Amino acid sequence: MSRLVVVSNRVALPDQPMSGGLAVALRAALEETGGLWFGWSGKIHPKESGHVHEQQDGNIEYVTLDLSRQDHADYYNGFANRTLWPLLHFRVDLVDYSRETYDAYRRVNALFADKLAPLLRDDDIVWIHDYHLIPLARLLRERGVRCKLGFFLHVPMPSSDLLAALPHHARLFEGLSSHDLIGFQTERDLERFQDYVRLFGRGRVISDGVLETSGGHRLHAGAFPISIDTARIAEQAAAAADQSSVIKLALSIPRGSLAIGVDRLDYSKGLPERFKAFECYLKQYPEQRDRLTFLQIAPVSRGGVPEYQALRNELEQLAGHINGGYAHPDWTPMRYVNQNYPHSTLTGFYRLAQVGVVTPLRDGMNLVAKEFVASQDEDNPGVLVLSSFAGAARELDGALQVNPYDLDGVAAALAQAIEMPLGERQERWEGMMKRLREFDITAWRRSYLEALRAV
Ligand SMILES: O=P(O)(O)OC[C@H]1O[C@H](O[C@H]2O[C@H](CO)[C@@H](O)[C@H](O)[C@H]2O)[C@H](O)[C@@H](O)[C@@H]1O
Ligand SMILES: O=c1ccn([C@@H]2O[C@H](COP(=O)(O)OP(=O)(O)O)[C@@H](O)[C@H]2O)c(=O)[nH]1
Repeated sequence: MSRLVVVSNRVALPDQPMSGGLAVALRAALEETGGLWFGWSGKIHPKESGHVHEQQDGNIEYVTLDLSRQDHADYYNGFANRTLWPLLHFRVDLVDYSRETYDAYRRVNALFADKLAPLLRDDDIVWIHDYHLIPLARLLRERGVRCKLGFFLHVPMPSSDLLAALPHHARLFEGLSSHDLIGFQTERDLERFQDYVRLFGRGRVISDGVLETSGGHRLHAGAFPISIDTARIAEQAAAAADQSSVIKLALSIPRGSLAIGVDRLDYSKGLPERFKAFECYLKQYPEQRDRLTFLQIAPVSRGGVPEYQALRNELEQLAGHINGGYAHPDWTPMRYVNQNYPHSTLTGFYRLAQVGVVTPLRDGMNLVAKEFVASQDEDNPGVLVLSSFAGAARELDGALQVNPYDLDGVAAALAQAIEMPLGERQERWEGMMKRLREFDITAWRRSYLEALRAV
C-alpha cells in the first residue's frame, strides 16, 4: 500500500488547539490511514525560514518548517490571506495585490518543494491542500518528483471574471495542471473552474471532469464535499453533558432557548450581518423576546491582517450596541466570546442549542454546520439556519436556508426555528443526519484518494 503524504500550510500538531476545518478534517483523515503530514510549523523563526521539526504521534509522522517573520507577513498574511483569500471569497474589493507578496508566496512554495522533494518516494500518494500551495506541484515536478499528485481546494472557486482580475492569474493557475486530480468542495466550484479553463486558461474541457491544458496535458477534476467524523461527534456530544463548562452554560439559560454560532473571526463568515439580523429579530418578534439567548463563539483568526482587526472592532461595537438596547438586569440577549474551545466542549454546546446559526457570505464547506447537526439529540433536535452560500447548503437541505444579506429573512428564520414543532424538527434532522452518516470524513478521504489512484 502506498504511503499517504498530506501537505498543507496549517498542520494540526498533536496537543495544539484546532480551529479551522482543514486541520480538523485532515487530522481525522490521517488518523485512519497514517502517513506523513508536511507543512508550516505554526512558528516564526527569528532569522530565516526553513528550520525543520520532526515529530511522530501514533501512525502520523509530522515534518514542519518554521517561517521567518518576513515570509509569514508576506506569504501567509500577505499573498495567501490578503490577495487569494478575498479573491476566492468573491471579495475583489478587499484584494490587496503586490508583486512583493507574490514573490514571497512563490519563494515559500519553492522552499516547501526543496524540503519535501527529497522525502518522497515514487509510490507515494501526495495530497496537497488549499490556496496557499497552488504552485507547489509544478515546483515538485521540476525537482524530479514522479509520484501521483492531487490537490484539494477547501475554499470556493469564484467566477472566472473575478479570477481574471488577479494580475498574473494565468501563471498562477496554470500551476494546477501539474496535478493528476484537482478536487473541489461542490459541483458549482467545479463548473466555475471549468469555465475559467475555457475562457481564460487557454485550455479545453474534454468531458465533465477531464481537462486539457494549452500544452496538451490532461488532468482530472471533480467535486468531493468534505465532511466530519459523524459517529465520533455524535458520541462526544452525548457524553459532553457531564462537562463542567457545558453544565455551566445549561444552568445559565434556565428558561428559554439558546442559539449558537461558532466561526473563526473572519469576514467571510458574515458575522456583522448575523449580529444585525439578530437585532432585527429582537425588534420584529417582541413576543419571543427574553426567550432566546444568542451565543457567538468567534476565536480570533489571522490577527495580523488589518481587515480582520477592523472586523473585531466592528463586532465588539455591534454586540455592545445590541445588549445596550435590549438587555434586562436578568437577561442579556447576546454573548460574544473570542475564546477557542475543544471539540469535546463545542459538541456539548451545540447539543444544548435549539438553533445553530451558520450564515457565511461565502464558505467553501463549513464544517460547523455539519457538526451542529451531528451533535443533536434525536429525541429533541435543534434547527439549523444555514446560508445558501455555504458549500454545506448543497447537502444539508433540511436546514432553514437563508440569504445572509437579507437581515429580515434571517430574523424570520430564527423566529420560525424557535416555534418549529418537534415532528418537523425530527423530520428535517433525520434527512441531514442520514447524509452525514453515509458521507462522513472517511467516505470523503476514500472517494478522493480512489479517484486519484484511478487516474
Ligand atoms: O489556517 P488558518 O489561516 O488559521 O485558517 C483556518 C482554515 O480556514 C479555511 O478553511 C476552509 O476549509 C474547511 C474544510 O474544508 C471548509 O469547511 C471551510 O469552508 C474553509 O474556509 C482555509 O481554507 C484553510 O486552509 C485554513 O486552514
Ligand atoms: O473554538 C473553536 C472554534 C472552531 N473550532 C473548529 O474549527 C472548525 C471550523 O471549520 P469550518 O469548516 O466551519 O470553517 P473554517 O474555519 O475552516 O473556515 C470546526 O471543526 C470547528 O469545530 C474549534 O475546534 N474550536
